[in-house]
Amino acid sequence: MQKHPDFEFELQRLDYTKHYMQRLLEESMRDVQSSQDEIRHAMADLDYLDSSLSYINILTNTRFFEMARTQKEGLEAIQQKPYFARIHFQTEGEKDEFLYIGKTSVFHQETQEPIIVDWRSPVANVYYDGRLGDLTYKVRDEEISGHLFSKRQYKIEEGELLDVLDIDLTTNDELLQDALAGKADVRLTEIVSTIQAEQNEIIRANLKQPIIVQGAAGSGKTTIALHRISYFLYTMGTDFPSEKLMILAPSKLFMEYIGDVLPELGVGRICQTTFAEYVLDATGLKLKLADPNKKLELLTAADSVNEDQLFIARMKGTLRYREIMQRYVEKLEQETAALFEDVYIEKYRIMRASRLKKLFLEDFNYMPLEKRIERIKLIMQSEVNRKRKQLYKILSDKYEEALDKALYGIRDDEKRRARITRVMDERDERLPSIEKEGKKTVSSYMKRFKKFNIKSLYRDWLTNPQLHIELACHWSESERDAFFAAHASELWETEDLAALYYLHAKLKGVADEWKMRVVFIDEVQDYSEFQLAALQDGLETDMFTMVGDLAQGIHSYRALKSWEPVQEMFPRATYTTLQKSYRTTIEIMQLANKVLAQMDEDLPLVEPVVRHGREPEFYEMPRLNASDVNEIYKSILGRGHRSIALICKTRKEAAAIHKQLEKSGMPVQLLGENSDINGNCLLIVPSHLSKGLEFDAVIIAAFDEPFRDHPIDRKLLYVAMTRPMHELHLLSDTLAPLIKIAGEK
Ligand SMILES: Nc1ncnc2c1ncn2[C@@H]1O[C@H](COP(=O)(O)OP(=O)(O)OP(=O)(O)O)[C@@H](O)[C@H]1O
Repeated sequence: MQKHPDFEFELQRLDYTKHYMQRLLEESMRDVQSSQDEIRHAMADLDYLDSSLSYINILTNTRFFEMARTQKEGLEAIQQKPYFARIHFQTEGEKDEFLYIGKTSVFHQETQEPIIVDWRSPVANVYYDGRLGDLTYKVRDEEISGHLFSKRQYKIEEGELLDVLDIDLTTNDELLQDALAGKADVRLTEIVSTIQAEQNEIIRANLKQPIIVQGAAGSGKTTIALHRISYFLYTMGTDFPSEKLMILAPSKLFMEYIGDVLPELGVGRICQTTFAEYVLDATGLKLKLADPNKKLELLTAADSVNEDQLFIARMKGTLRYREIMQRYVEKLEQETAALFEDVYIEKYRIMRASRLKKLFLEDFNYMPLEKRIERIKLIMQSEVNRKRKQLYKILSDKYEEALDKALYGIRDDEKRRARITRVMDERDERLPSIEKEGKKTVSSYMKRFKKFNIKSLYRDWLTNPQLHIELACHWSESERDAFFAAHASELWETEDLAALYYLHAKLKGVADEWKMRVVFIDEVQDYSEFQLAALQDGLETDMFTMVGDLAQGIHSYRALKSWEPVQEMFPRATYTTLQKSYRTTIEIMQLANKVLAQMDEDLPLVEPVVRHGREPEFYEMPRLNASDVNEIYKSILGRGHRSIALICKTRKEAAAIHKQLEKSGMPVQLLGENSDINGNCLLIVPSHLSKGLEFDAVIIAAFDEPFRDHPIDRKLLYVAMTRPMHELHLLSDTLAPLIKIAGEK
């Protein structure tokens, strides 16, 4: 292979960079050491010296230590691959320069020249986005013009330069091809070196605005969401501390799967959770939730779907259900307002009920009900204090006057004494009692306002016919009957969480700790409208990045069917689509596209990035045969693949097959919601749990629980078929149903 003409030059440049980084690394190691020593000494001196000086010393050195450690870790992380690309760029009116782009920036200490430019910096946008020639990029709101002469990529492994590639419009992105041909390590990887222009646009889209992404399976939605978080913190980290960012993932398994990527991208403490876990944490409710996948399995297993169950599950996710909850809150608001009466100390009115009501219903109506009560309590407290003092003064003056009058106005000694004694007795009894009563006025007045019990309020709505008629008078008799029948016994389901969170937000308010300011949602197609609206209501922000794929909406019986309602809910949102799949080979995607074409959503077919592989293989067998599976598994391993999954439609079949294969001595692991993935065996995965995951090869097995010609089953099959990067094998007793929905010959 012929070397690039600049190879020697680039070799020297890499050498220079590595040496410089080594110098910085040694310096930061010395800094780490010296600050640690300083802290240790200051701690030892704490007893003898002026302690405040020692504390300052410790604080300064701790800060210094943190900085040195961050620098050291940053440098260590990029030692093996300091940069991956270079641009030759000239900013208008300035000298042209070569900028090397990597995962973090490194500057020359004396000259401040950039040795490596961070991929998230504004100028790096030119590499991802810019064609060659004249172009502009943005730094904050300012547009910078310039000229891009060339883009170059590097293959660097373990600190060694392997290849130099110039890219222009006609050449293929070789780094991308290399990256895609790689192995799925059952983990997502960072892709900073091969981010594509359409992905870059989403990563860098206006960070203060919501964005909705409809992206095909394997188009990089999850990857992009994670990179957008990294970009967000780099660009706006000072305004938005990472604790205020939240990523909502579809399952704990999935969180484990993305867990390694965020630290690699320099993202530290960010709240990673599922919607259910977030709601339970934020509301503090102790509920045992029914497994949502049970319902999915019920719906996919039964021949005829239970329409009542469907109606209820669907209804609970709609904005109409939110209206009902809103009416409920309004009713509670009115009931609370009716509790206000005039406030008295003794017979004196301190505050009028009408004023308190106005505060509650109008002035503070932007607040949750309990918060309004707290505010009113504060106002009442200061008003009562003020009026109590006034009253005390008026009454003491009155008694003084009465005493004066008695002293000087009554001639008769006997009468005068008697009068004075009476006035004094009355005064001595009344004034302290006013003090005493005044001090208790607020707390005893406030006793009428009880804290809301969200769980029992919601349970009341689920079971109380009177309340039901009041809040949802438009329901038909049969709908109402089905609703009560479904809630006869206490059962908490995922579908109830939006309502519970909404009630909590409106009645109690979301505590600061859980009031996230920026939200990233993966697999957003599985959210209902009410879930999104409730989050928006509770968090009082619309800074949401929402990525999903309607074709994978396996919960669409209760979740989104189109993006229009989300666009209406987030009017400031940008909507964008990703059609290219980076995961799957052309051969696999062509087959998956046939399933996609049969869906009701009318989604465009997915375009695989040009990468060929083996044709998907069909195997007909009367029942699952462990030795056949073993043979297929071994042949896949023989072709150099490591992460291999066997996907079944349901958990039940997955468990049965797992048992059978385990008995035959095969290395297998059954994946559950909370499993840690073991990369060294055949993973057995129910289709709904495979969503979002990726493997080198996938075997789909459908025996006892075949995929039916039904919208949910098509989606489950599509999800399973789009998990592999390289190979797909389909096993079934009669291939007819599989072939029918896969649209094969
Ligand atoms: N620009 C890119 N360069 C290299 N690899 C990429 C790029 N974009 C995506 N990929 C790879 O494609 C695969 C699919 O990405 P990802 O899982 O983020 O897609 P997704 O849209 O979330 O998929 P799904 O909807 O099927 O879960 C991953 O292996 C990812 O690393």
